[in-house]
Amino acid sequence: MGFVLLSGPNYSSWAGSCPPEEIDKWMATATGASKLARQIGAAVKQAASKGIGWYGPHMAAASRAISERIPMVDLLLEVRDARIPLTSEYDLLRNYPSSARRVIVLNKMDLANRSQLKEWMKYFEQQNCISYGVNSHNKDNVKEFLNFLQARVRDLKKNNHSNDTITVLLLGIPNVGKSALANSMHQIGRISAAEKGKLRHATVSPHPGETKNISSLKIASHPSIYVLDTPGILPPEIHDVEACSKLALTGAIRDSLIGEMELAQYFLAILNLSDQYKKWAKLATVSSEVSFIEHKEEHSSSSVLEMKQKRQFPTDHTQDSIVRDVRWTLFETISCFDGHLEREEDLERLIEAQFTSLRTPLHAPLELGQDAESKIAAKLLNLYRTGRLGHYTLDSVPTNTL
Ligand SMILES: Nc1nc2c(ncn2[C@@H]2O[C@H](COP(=O)(O)OP(=O)(O)OP(=O)(O)O)[C@@H](O)[C@H]2O)c(=O)[nH]1
Repeated sequence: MGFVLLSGPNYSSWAGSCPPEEIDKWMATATGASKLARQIGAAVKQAASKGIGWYGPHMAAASRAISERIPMVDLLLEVRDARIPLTSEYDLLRNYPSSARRVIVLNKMDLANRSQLKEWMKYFEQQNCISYGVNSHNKDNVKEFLNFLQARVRDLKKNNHSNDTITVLLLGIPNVGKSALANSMHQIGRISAAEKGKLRHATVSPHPGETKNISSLKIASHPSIYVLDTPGILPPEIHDVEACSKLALTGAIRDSLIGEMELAQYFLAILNLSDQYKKWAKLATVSSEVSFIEHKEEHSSSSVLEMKQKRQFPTDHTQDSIVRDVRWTLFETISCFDGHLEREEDLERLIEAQFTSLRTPLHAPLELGQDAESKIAAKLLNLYRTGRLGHYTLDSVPTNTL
């Protein structure tokens, strides 16, 4: 199976946006943390007014090409971001009935809150949808997912003996990890060394919208299973402004459309209103132990260095001193804060104080001026997106269904 080329992108005429009237409506009613999300909405509005958005000719062409293939393939894998299981719903399948042909893959589960993920999977089960949580970067996890997929294929073949080759369509909004999952399945799947030797791979990138073509990768033999990786698609307009903010924070919409500063502030609002920071209280003891060791180090360097290494957490990102210091700074700023976080002005005040306190651990000195804030914002976003500042699920499970 070959590569199908879609028409090339034309970013200068991108137009996807949150409709301005929706943003205005939402800005009038939003409360608390959503003030930050409102600012993001305003940024999207501004970008849209300049004709810059996420939807362009390449998404429109891809959307048509994918719609044509949906009825032709054996299995549909709708890849969603496990941090936003609802917001990352794929528009082309919105009204698609629950069926044995469709699986909702909650990818990036390593970045989501574990118990919330379980709740979401329970929710999907209640909706008669098949769902599966996966981390595309984890070999064992992908192996288990391949086994699950092969079991589904066997089920499907019970009713259809004619087709020896199975095609699986990977669908999803931008940046949810479709290409990463396709590559991992191709590398781990049981196919011959010669087939792997061709080392065809899909383009993986931290930036949304990098996959421009539909490409095919073999992931299993007997029967042969091919996955078709597709470009990420978002609808031309998103009416829910909060959804725009979540999509931007998780990376489905380009940062440049919103601004890293606004996104980092939004992340801090989420962190400040969660209980995550309480888990970092134990860093107080680690900090004092490390400074005690550092003090002693001057006297007997080698043995103390060994001790210091032993004391570091073996499986935790606290091994990284910058991450540890950032966590500790965030813990201190939140736990010492005397305001009411449900009040917008107080939350803003805390975030401002946090940006100031983070200058030291993130090496962004005052002399850098405005650049210091940008540096802090970029680093904070990177730490959040790599799971080093906690695991958050931004969508809540609809309560009346559980
Ligand atoms: N932590 C984590 N990161 C992942 C996972 N899967 C993918 N990523 C990262 O997410 C980013 C986007 O992955 P891609 O595979 O390019 O996403 P895509 O859905 O193909 O993106 P488009 O080309 O926009 O459609 C990359 O930086 C990947 O390394 C995962 O399970 N966990």
